[in-house]
Amino acid sequence: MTKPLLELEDIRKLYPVKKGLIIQKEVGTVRAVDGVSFQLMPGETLAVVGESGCGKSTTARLAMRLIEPTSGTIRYDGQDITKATRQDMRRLRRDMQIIFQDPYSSLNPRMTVEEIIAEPMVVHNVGDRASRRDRVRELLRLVDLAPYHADRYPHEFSGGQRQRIGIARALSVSPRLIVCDEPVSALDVSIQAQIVNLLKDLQKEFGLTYLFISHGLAVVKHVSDRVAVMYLGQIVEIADKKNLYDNPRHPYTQALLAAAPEPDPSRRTAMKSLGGDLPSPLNPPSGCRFHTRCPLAQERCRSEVPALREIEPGHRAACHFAESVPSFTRFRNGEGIHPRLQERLALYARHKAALASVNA
Ligand SMILES: Nc1ncnc2c1ncn2[C@@H]1O[C@H](COP(=O)(O)OP(=O)(O)OP(=O)(O)O)[C@@H](O)[C@H]1O
Repeated sequence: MTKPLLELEDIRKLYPVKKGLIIQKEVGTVRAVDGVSFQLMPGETLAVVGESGCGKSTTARLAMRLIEPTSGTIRYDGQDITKATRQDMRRLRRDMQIIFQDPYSSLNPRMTVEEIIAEPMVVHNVGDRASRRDRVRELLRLVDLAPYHADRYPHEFSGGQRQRIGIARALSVSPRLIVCDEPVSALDVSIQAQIVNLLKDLQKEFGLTYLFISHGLAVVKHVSDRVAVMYLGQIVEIADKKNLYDNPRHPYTQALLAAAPEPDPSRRTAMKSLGGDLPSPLNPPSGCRFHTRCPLAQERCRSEVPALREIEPGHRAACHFAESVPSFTRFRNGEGIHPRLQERLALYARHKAALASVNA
């Protein structure tokens, strides 16, 4: 059996919040990432999706150990890298590269494109000056830019072209894993598809593995093999692409899907996107963290934390009612529940009452 290239096990990243001018006192903890686990297989694309502040970028940085986890284990190619030394990590980082969201701020304006793309090779001591020069031109061709672009500066390029330069830089040291941190969010919609297609072509050609961070499900539909949906620092649903889009089991995933623009008008739902603000990770709600915004929430959801459990092979969801949420259920303007779900909830309530009397 193939082993995962990257594995996160119960990873947490907590930030203490301090107050006070002279004597600082800890007044709380931001639970940026709170018990995240997943495996990423070689050649696979796992998308991590969620609203702003849900912990996607922190997860991406933890995966590469650009920041230290508070607890949990990170394995790369079977090796526990949670406590790897700086030197070990330096060596490993040649294998794992990152593409950033903002192609404007992630390229040094004082460097030529050649210097930018060659930088990881210089850092990791790959080749000599002449071979790096050739490699930069080869990489430019790979990302559909012209070799003469090597002597230019980032400001001479459009957003899409700059992102191509960022991709060439990531590819320069032949990594196996690339963390794509919202690589198309800052680009025009017309350009987004080109960059996504380029990433897919490169993956096919070089057998790359992607951890693809995005705030919307529409973007990752064509690039991902599996999708993990995050809410307030936790994964609430994870499944292969087909299951997640056709048969979402978590009300939050359904809400995200409904919020995503659907090009086919016959498939558009009447469901409105989620109301209410995202609660703070400083003081997350009790029980199911989503209960404050979930139109399906019941009493149990306020107190009992739902486990991320397997609903069907390879499909896990953290909702007490994941099995009974009909796949076509859509919240209608935030009111009312689908009649079938209502029936099942009533059944569950009867069972619960019966159980309570048996155990009384
Ligand atoms: N260094 C830090 N100190 C304190 N809190 C932090 C720090 N970094 C992130 N956070 C908090 O952790 C939470 C998750 O942040 P993160 O950037 O991972 O979210 P995100 O889903 O990537 O959001 P975005 O799409 O806006 O980048 C947020 O509430 C954020 O304010």
